[in-house]
Amino acid sequence: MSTPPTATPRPYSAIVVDGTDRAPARSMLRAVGFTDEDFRKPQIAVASSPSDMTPCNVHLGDLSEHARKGIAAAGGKPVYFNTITVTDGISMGTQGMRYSLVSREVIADSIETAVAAEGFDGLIAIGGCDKNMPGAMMAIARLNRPAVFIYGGTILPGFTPDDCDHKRPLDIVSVFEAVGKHAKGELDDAGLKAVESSAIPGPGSCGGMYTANTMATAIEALGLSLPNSSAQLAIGKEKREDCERAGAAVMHMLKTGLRPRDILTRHAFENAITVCLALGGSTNLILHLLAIAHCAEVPLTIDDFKVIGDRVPLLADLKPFGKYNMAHLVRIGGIRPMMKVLLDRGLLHGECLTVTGETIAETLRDVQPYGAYPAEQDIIRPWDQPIKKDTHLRVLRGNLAPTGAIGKITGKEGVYFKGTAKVYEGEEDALKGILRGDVVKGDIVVIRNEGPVGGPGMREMLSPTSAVAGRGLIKDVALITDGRFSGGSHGFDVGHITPEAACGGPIGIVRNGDIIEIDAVKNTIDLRIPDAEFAARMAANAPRPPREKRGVLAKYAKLVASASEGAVTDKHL
Ligand SMILES: CC(C)(O)[C@@H](O)C(=O)O
Ligand SMILES: [Mg+2]
Repeated sequence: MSTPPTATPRPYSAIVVDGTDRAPARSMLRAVGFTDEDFRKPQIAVASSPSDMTPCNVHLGDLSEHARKGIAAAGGKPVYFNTITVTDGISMGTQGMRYSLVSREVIADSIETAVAAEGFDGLIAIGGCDKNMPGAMMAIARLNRPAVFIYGGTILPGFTPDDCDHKRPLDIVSVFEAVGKHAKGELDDAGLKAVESSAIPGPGSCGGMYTANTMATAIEALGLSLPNSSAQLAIGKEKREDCERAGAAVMHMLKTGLRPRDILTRHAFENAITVCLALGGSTNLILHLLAIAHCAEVPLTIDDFKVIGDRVPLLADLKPFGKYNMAHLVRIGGIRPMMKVLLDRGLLHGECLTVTGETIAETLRDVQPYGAYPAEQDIIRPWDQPIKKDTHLRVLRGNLAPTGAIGKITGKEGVYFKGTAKVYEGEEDALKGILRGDVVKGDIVVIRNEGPVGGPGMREMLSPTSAVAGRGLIKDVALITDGRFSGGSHGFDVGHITPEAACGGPIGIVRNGDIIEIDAVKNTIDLRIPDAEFAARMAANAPRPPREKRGVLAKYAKLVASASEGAVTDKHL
């Protein structure tokens, strides 16, 4: 059988299904439901990650059905496959969390593999939990076939039964912090159980401006998801409509020749950084955007975040450091009016394209800036009353981090900290120490051997930062690490310290009682010991032998680039 040409190009699937010699491939596909007519349609993959494992992904099977419907309605042939997810909210604080950042690579590799192997002409990727999103975006950037990303949507806040007026919205971070309060004796067993049982009321990604909501926002600002799709609830008809509309967008890209790398330009990355910084996004933004840019072959460095951060005020009063959840922002109108403010102020590149084929400025043409929000709202601050006049994500350097570190410093706990090192060789030890009461006012908790190579896997230090908060020390203690932070961490926190301890970085020479100075205005982080002492300790500071010899963690430790390079695994091949 030979298939007649159709109006919509089929650049990849035609190679797989056209011509007499491709009968075996067609035969296989007939068995999964293809008809003669389907062979004349472009094949669009739906790559999703539904799972019973976590509320972030539990509803993605349902959403993918709507995405498939949208593709079919637009004249494409949807083909569904799944990839994995792992969830930080569950793995956090365990050895399992070492696989978290690794899963980003597994997801990217698996989507790239399935799409390229099967000859799909385009794809829709659906993600819910933190690493699903950058993982999918890395695959989209590598493949450069027409693609739209769909975010699974944010969770609703939870409330304990005694909070009848809904005054204390809870989410997963509330539970982490409740553990610290429990250790301090401020919350009894029943209180902890009430928080644990109420905080997560159903499907959706962790509710604050944590990593999932940060990355969803970044992807919309990059132009790779549909306008107004990131500030959306997981449950609700808007999310289902978003899924159905994605099919038309991907088919339109196919017809017009618009490709992800036409959208993922240097200016698009600057837009994503700008929007996420104004909203108070997670430190993981830096790691993940560096990785996506690497896959799109766009030059981007940590220093670009500093340059942009100097001109972008922190406007949103969102958790973890603020009052509100993403669901509250959804209710007042989402991120689009704030994007319009940024555009009007000259902080967004309006000419950047989106998957709709329209530019960012065109998609915002009917959006009113502040006026679109209800007058009484206090989630998005007025331009002249920001929470901080420049970014909370600080790119720091100094003798402790010669190739960079990332601070998450909103100013609520000050912008300068000089303190005494209390050193822990890993997260578990640090958590025990903090919960035991070993850490006191004026301490800088140093958690090392948690970098991409050392962990391996660069775990998120949410349990220790939440324990500091829960014990009421958030203004009195700083925490630094060669690991990373959850989007839920807040306080005076510096992570991504590079080079990491496992690679012989100076964080490895810090001793209990040393003085460390962090200046988030000058963007410095330094160990205050005499130069000769510093040099002597460095001379004896050898890289650590690998912790794992087999399996994915061993492979990862061998390949992974530093956190300052996005911790990608194909940079130094
Ligand atoms: C568990 C969380 C809050 O989702 C975290 O992993 C994050 O990075 O935001
Ligand atoms: Mg996370």
